[in-house]
Amino acid sequence: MDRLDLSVKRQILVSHPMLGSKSSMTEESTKEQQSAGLRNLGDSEADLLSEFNRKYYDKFGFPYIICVKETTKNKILSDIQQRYKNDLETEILKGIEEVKKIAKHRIMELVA
Ligand SMILES: NC(=O)NC1NC(=O)NC1=O
Repeated sequence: MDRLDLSVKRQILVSHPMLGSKSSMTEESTKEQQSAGLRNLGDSEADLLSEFNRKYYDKFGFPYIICVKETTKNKILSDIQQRYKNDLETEILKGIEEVKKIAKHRIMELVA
């Protein structure tokens, strides 16, 4: 994955679901987001996440991606605000690192 062009890396990120979204997503994503408490946030947390999800998407053209199995709800709410300040290339590379972690956890789950 590391050897792919930046434009292909960007395409990989585009296909990911928004964090905390109520819309439909894969069974794996639903379970991962549920386990991090992202499917039932308090009102102010949900507002903050949706505000930054939207700002992040508007700035970069793909959703904010983080491996929820390696963090906590509170860290996500602060991380999205920090990462929003980054430039496009930094976020493409960061997003790909998070996709690799998500894939690693999904593979571990399959072989466990
Ligand atoms: N947008 C985003 O980070 N999505 C995800 N992260 C994760 O660990 N599972 C997902 O579906």
